[in-house]
Amino acid sequence: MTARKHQLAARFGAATEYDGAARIQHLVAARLAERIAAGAPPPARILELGCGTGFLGAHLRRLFPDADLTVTDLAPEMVARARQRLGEDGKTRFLTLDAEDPAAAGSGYDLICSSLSMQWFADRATTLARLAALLAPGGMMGFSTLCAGSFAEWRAVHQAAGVPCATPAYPDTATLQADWPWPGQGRWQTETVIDRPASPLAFLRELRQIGASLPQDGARPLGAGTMRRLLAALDARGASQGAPVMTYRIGYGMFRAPPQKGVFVTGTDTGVGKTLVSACLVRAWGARYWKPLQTGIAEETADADTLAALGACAPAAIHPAFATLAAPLSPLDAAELAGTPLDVSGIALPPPADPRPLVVEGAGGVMVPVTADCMMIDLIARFALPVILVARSGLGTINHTLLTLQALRERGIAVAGIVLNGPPSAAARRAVTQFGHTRILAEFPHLDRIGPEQVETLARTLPDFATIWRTRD
Ligand SMILES: Nc1ncnc2c1ncn2[C@@H]1O[C@H](COP(=O)(O)OP(=O)(O)OP(=O)(O)O)[C@@H](O)[C@H]1O
Ligand SMILES: C[C@H](N)[C@H](N)CCCCCC(=O)O
Ligand SMILES: [Mg+2]
Repeated sequence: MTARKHQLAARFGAATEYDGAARIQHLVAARLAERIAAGAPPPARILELGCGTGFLGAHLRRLFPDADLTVTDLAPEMVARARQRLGEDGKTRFLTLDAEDPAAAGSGYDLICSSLSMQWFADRATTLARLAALLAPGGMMGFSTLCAGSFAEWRAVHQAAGVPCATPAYPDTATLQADWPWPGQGRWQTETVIDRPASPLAFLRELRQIGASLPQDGARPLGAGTMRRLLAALDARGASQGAPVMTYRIGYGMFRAPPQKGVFVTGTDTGVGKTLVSACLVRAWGARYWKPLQTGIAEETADADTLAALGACAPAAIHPAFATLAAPLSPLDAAELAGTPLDVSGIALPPPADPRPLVVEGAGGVMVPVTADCMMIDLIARFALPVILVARSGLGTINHTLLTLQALRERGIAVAGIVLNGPPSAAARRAVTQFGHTRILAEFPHLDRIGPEQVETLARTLPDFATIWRTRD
C-alpha cells in the first residue's frame, strides 16, 4: 500500500462520527441502489468496495436477500462497522481490501459496486479494468462518485481570496466515460445535490468526520487565519439563504460486461444490408447467427434462410428466432396485426454452446418498436454486445449514421465500427469517422449478384473477430 493509501485508511478508520455526518453518503447510496436494482437481474454474487459503515451494503442486502455479498473497505475499522450494521448471516463476508488491488476478492461477480469511494482511486482506468476482469460474463458494475462542480461554493471563496483550494479536482463525465474498460460501453449520468450544512464550520467538520478531508497530493495546509477568512466568506455567501449551501455533483456509472463473445448487427434503416454483412461476418469468423425478431415473411425470405442460402454457415449454426411474423412491419405492428402481442421480458441470447462468437441481427434500425415499452435499442442494451452498424454509402447516410451513433452512445452501447454498403463514397467515409468518432470496418461495393462466392470474397475484407473484440470504441 502507498503512504497515501495508509493516510487515507487512517483518516477513514478514525472517522467515528461518520454516520451522523454522512447525509450525502446516505442519500447517494440509496440512489445508487435504485439504479442497480433497475439495471440488474438479481445478482448471485456481489462485491462491494469502499463499504464505509455499510449504507450501500444494507440496501444490497435488502434488494438481493439471497445473494452472496462480499463487503470490503480499505480501513479495517470501517469493515468492522459495516459488519456491525449488516450482521452475520452466513451469506455476507467482510474483507479489508484495497479496491485498486482487488484480486484477493476472487472473481465471477455478477455485480461489483461502490458508492463514493472511486474519487479516491489513484488510477481509475487501471482499477476499473482490474475490476472488470473480476466480473462474470454479463456482470454489471455500478458506481457513484463526486464529479466536477462539487464544492463549487468552497472553491469560489478560495478563488475570491486568492488562496489555492486543496479539495481534489473531480472529473467530468466525459473523463469518466473514457476510463471504462470499454469506453463506449457503460454510461455515466449526473445529479446535483444541494446540501445545507448547519454552518461553514459544520461543513468542514463533516468533511473531516467522513474522512474526506485529505487534500490533493502536494497541497499545503492553510493557516488558521486564512481558514477563518474562508469560512467567514462561505458564511456571507450563504447568509441570504439562511445557511451555507454546498453543491455536490454526483456521477452514477453503470457498466455491463458482454455475456458472451459476439456482436449485434444493426442498421441505419431496414434494407441497408444487415443480412449481407451478417452473412459475411458469420462466414469470416466461423460464427453462429441469430435473428431474434423476424418480420415480413409473407413477402420476403427469412434472413436466417438467406444466410443459409448464401453458404455463410451450416444450418446447425443458426439459432431459431424468438418470434417470426408475417407482416412486413415493425415487430410491434406485425405482432399486433397477428393478434399476438410480443412479450420480450424473457428474451435472452442463445447460450454459448461452444467458443464460436455469435452474430445477432436486429430488425430495421435502432428505434424500431418491439413492444409498447421496448425498442430495438433496449434489446441491444440488454444483450450488451458491441454493435456493428451497417449504413448506406449514398447521400443522406451521414445524418442517419450520426444520429444512430448518438443514440447508441447515449445508452452506453459500445460501437465496434461501421460497414458502409454501396458505391464507395469518400464524403460518407470522412464524415462518419470525423464526426462519428468511429472506424469503418469495411466498405462493400454494390454487387450485381449476391451469392456464396460474393459472400466469401467480401468476408475476406473484414477484420478478424479478435481485433473487433479487443478494440471496441
Ligand atoms: N452491396 C450490395 N449490392 C447489391 N445488393 C445489395 C447489397 N447489399 C444489400 N443488397 C440487397 O439489398 C436488399 C436488402 O439487404 P438486406 O436484406 O441485407 O437488408 P437488411 O438491412 O438486412 O434488412 P432487414 O431490416 O429487412 O433485415 C437485399 O435484397 C440484398 O440482397
Ligand atoms: C419487414 C422488414 N424487412 C424488417 N424486417 C422490419 C423493418 C421495420 C422498420 C420500421 C420502421 O423503421 O419504419
Ligand atoms: Mg436482414
